[in-house]
Amino acid sequence: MTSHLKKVELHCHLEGAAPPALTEAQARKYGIDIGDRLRDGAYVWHDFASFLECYDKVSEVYKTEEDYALLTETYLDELAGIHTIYSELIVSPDHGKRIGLGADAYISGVCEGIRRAKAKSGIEARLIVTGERHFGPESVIGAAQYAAKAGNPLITGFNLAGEERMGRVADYIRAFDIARDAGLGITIHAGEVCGAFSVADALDAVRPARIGHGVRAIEDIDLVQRLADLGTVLEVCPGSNIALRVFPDFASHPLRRLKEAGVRVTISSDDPPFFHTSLKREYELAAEAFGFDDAEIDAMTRTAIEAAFVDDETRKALFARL
Ligand SMILES: Nc1ncnc2[nH]cnc12
Ligand SMILES: [Zn+2]
Repeated sequence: MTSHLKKVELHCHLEGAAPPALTEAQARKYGIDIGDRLRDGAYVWHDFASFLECYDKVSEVYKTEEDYALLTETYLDELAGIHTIYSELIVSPDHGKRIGLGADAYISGVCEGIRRAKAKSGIEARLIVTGERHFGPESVIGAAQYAAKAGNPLITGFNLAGEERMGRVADYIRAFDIARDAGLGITIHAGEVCGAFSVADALDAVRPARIGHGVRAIEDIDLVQRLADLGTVLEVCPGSNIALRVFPDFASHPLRRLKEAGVRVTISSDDPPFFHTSLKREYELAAEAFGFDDAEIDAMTRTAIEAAFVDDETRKALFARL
C-alpha cells in the first residue's frame, strides 16, 4: 500500500493526462469525430507512432484557454487527491499555435488551472515547455525561444519529446543553448524507443540534469556507470514502458537494477490514461512489482524534489511537506 505516501511527479504530458471522459465531452462539444482514437472509454493506438498520432488527435479537442484551464485543474486535483505535493507538466505552446489558440492563451489557460488547483489543495506545479522532434528542429528552436522569452515564473524547464527515431540530439543543440541561457532546467526524452546510444547522445551533446525515461541505458553497463557518476536523474515511467512494449513485463524492467547501480531514479506516469496507468498505480507498482519498501519509495520522491526545476525556497518548502 502506497496510498499514504506523499508523491511527486516530474514527467507527465498535459494532453497525455486527459481523462477519456473529458476528451469525449470535449469532442461532443466541438462536433469532432474522435471515434477512431477513443473507443469504449479507452484511447486507441497500437505502437509508438500511432500513440503519437492518437495523442495529437486527442489534443485537438482542447481548443480554448478555458479548456486548458479545466484539463490542468482536473489532472492536478486528481494528483492532490493521492497526496501529491508537486507536479511538473510537460506542455506544448506550439500546439496552442497549431490549433489557432496561440501560445500565450494556451499557457495562460494552463496557469489558470494551476492557480485553481493550488487554491484548493496547495499542490505546487511547474511547466516544462517541450519541443517535438517530429515537427522538426526549427519548431523545437521556436519552442525554446518561446520558453526563454515568456518571462513566466511557472515555466522552469525545457524538454525534447516526440518521435525519438527522428534525428539525433545534436540536431537540436541550438534549442538547448537557448533554453539553458534563459536559466531553464533541461530534460530530454531518450532511451525509451531508441537504445542506449540515444542516452549517450543526450549526455554527449547536452548533458541534461535529467533524462525522460533513459531506461534503455541498461543495455550498456558503462553508460549506466556514467549516469551514476554524473548524477543524472532518470524520470522513469514503468507503466508507459510496458504499455509501449519497451520491456515485455515488469520482471524485466530495469528500474531496480538502475537504482542498485547508483543511478538517481524517480517515478512518473508519462501519459497515464493512454497507458492504462496513473501516478497512484506507478507508486503501487514500485512496491508491488519492484518490491521497494516505503523508505526506498520515499527516497525516490526525495530525489524528485532534489531534481525539481524550482527555486531553492520552493524546494525547501516541498521537503518540509514530505
Ligand atoms: N512517452 C512519450 N515519448 C515521447 N514523446 C511523447 N509525447 C507524449 N508522450 C511521449
Ligand atoms: Zn514522456
